[in-house]
Amino acid sequence: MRRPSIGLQGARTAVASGIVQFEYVGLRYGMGAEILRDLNFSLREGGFYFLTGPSGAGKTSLLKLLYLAQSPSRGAIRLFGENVSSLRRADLPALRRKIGVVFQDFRLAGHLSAFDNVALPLRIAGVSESEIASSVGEMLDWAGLADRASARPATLSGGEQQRVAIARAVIGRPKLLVADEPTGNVDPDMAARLLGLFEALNRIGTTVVIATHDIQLIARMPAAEIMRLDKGRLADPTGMFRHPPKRPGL
Ligand SMILES: Nc1ncnc2c1ncn2[C@@H]1O[C@H](COP(=O)(O)OP(=O)(O)OP(=O)(O)O)[C@@H](O)[C@H]1O
Repeated sequence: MRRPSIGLQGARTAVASGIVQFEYVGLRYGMGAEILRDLNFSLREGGFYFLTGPSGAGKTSLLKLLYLAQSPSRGAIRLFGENVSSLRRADLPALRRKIGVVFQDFRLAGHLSAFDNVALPLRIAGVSESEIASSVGEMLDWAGLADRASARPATLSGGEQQRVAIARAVIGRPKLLVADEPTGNVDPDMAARLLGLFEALNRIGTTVVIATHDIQLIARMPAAEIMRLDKGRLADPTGMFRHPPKRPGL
């Protein structure tokens, strides 16, 4: 089976600059206690990161901050060099288009076929239908979904829906890929195959952040950096993440 062209072109274009920067970021929902606290880190453009930690540690919440579905209660977040809290509402869609997201609950469009779900980001970007036909076909083939192209999400298994969600997130070659437990519903062989897709995307410069409990998946990528969340804080035993020398304003 041919690998999607995503992984075959282009050398690694990573630049050692911060594509994501968090400074003293905290998050609370409503009037509740802070569930994320004092997050200070910087993600390298072209880096590959796993986000781990026990259930309830705040992984999904941190990812939501990354893909702009949630605003921090305090602190500053810079994405692609822009301070997200000072962005105008009108600027958000363009920023969001640079981010591919694999949601834990897939969030596929129920009225669209698998093919049309995967094609969505390309259609929004104005790609020609002939190009869409070939790249979506290739991607579905790679994900083992060639014979499910015309199926609606409700008729797909959980693992098939997850693969459609991943294909949709990677097809537009986002600058940042954020995936929440992307291999939770597939067998180890398919998990390895999907990881290969994330690696291919990473090789052409995409920064990848994957939240997962899957130790085997992490073990397959020894070069990846690990971010561990515990009770809303990032453990940083190796010192690999930058900590600003002092609090802003002090
Ligand atoms: N929309 C919300 N409103 C209120 N509290 C929330 C909301 N979303 C998450 N929480 C709470 O925030 C905390 C962190 O949840 P989050 O889903 O980010 O953790 P997680 O590490 O992703 O967990 P899991 O591994 O089980 O998916 C939990 O205590 C959760 O109950």
